[in-house]
Amino acid sequence: MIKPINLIIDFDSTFTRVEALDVLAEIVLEGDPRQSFVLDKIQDITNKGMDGSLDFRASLEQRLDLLQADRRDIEELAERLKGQISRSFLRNQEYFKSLRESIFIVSNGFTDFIKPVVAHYGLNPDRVIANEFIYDEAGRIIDFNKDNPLSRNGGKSEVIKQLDLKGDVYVIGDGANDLEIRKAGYANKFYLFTENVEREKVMAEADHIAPNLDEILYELKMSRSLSYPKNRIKVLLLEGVHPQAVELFEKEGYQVEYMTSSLSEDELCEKITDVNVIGIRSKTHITEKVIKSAKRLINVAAFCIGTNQIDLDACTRHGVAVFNAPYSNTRSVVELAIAEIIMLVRNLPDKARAMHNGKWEKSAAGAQEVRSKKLGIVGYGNIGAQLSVVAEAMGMDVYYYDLEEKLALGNATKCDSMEELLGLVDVVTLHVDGRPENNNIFGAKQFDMMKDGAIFINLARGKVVDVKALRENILSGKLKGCAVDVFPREPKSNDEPFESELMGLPNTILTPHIGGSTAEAQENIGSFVPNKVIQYINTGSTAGSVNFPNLQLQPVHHAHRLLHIHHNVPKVLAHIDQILAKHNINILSQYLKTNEQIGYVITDVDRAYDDDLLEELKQIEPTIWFRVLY
Ligand SMILES: NC(=O)C1=CN([C@@H]2O[C@H](COP(=O)(O)OP(=O)(O)OC[C@H]3O[C@@H](n4cnc5c(N)ncnc54)[C@H](O)[C@@H]3O)[C@@H](O)[C@H]2O)C=CC1
Ligand SMILES: O=C(O)CCC(=O)C(=O)O
Repeated sequence: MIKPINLIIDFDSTFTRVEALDVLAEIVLEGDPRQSFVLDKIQDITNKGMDGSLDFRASLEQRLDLLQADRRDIEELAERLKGQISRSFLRNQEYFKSLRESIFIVSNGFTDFIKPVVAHYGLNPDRVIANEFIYDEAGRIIDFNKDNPLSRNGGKSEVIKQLDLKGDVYVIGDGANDLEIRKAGYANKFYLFTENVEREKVMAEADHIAPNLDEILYELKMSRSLSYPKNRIKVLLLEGVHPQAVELFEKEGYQVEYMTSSLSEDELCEKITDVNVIGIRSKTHITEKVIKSAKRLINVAAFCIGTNQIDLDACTRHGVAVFNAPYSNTRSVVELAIAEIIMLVRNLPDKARAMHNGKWEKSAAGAQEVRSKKLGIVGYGNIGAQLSVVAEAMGMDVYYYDLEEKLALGNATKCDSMEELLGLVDVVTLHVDGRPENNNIFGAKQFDMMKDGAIFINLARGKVVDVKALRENILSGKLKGCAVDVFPREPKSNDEPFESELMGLPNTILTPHIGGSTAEAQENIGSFVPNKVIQYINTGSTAGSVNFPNLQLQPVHHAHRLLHIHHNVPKVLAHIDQILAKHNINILSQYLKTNEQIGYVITDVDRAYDDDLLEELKQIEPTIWFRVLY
């Protein structure tokens, strides 16, 4: 036989977000010049009463003396408290109504305002146990019932003892008076509820610290509005992503660990085992081994454009959705490219170095304008195309080559091959992506094809270029200069030394992969990527994912959303629907989208599901991952 469960729930700062007597003070003292002084005093007395450092009855007497309230104030208080019910209680309201006969609200507050609030929420007001005010004929509060055990210290345990409850008893509250029930031996567990306040003194002795009600229901294996409490979602952010990301994830209630460097594959395998979301930039490699070590991973968040550092195929096969920030640093890379073109055409790196060495080299030799020079862009994607427009505005003559058919912007000229472009232009700049096929696409042969005295820029990926060949072409004077921002081997953090064959070469600008490192770009990325991840976790929406079929969805209310990710084979949708029909579950809406590897089905259903249904859905043969949102 299943044992009955009794939930004993505190009212102030647990069921509601606030302390009722603080709100009463605001009502009574509205417009009174002493308001803030009296409010501070009341809050101080409340806290002392709650953490156990002041006798409870004394704290009650002192507060009521200060307040001088009447019956109308109490009615107004109840109205205001109806709008102050704790968020996670509101989220779980429907389920809690079904538990009404298992719940007692036990409070050192007053039935006069607690009962209307509890009834408004849908619980049974007869199961409220609390203090009672005594009024005079004019309706003024003159005292409280001193015979009520809840008006003194230890009152809550006395009340629970008298109830003589059958089955398990769980206490949910924020103060020492709730803990006392457990200490007196009348409860199986005390859950310290910290959604509204955190009382340090009580923390050490609580059985479980619960930042919200979902956490408690999850722990008790009871039904809840969120299949997985948000406070259990672990986010690991590497490579010093913008602090905005930490703020956004923490605001959602996730646990965030922040690191400024990247991690090696082995370090990451160890660290990632229980992580749900990993945030990286370009240096951290998410390999299949890493994905396999990550038992709970749902998202890779790339705080950058390039995703070549991520094994997208492995992520897809393991049901991990990857999001990046496709446009957020485009402009920054374009501006760096423009700056470098001008600097190199004017031979500025050498001129500046000479000045630092005390040499005054005033001469026009080797210095030119960029106006009317020919710029060759390899890779006419977001960056390449934007660079084309800005360079043309400076009077450059733009040529481009892309693997794919790309329409020319402005007066740019399309080339049919990279070779054709190389022989035509004065400046070659690479903006291809980092797919493996692009490794070493630029080497001795391609440098040979360039015009003598041309300039070379790589802001794309280090492995695209044969660095040794670049060095030889600079030293031989075939190239006038170069700018390189990306390297085949880059330090993991700013504490590691940098080494490259390009160091010390003439008219050579070396930068530490900072093409996208501007305040504007990082701030954009810092909010764009977390918002994508949060949207996916909250609604299942995959809009903008680089490896999942893209589905844009709104949250649903009064329904349950089931997410099913499976290998893309026929008949999975039919199988899902058969199982739902067998369990008499009505489908409110359903979406399916596939790509070559996977299918993604989102089903909104109108009825509470049970564990058997979930198990059957998980057992569908090609299932990669099954998740219930709410
Ligand atoms: N240095 C830095 O800090 C940054 C570097 N990047 C790099 O720049 C790359 C490009 O960025 P977006 O323009 O936003 O990407 P994108 O995907 O919009 O454009 C890449 C273009 O290159 C073309 N392409 C690929 N391989 C090619 C080849 N072998 N020959 C000719 N065309 C080829 C593609 O068809 C595509 O049009 C990123 O993938 C990333 O690796 C991006 C941002 C910052
Ligand atoms: O800023 C970064 O760490 C990486 C920039 C980059 O290469 C990209 O966005 O692809």
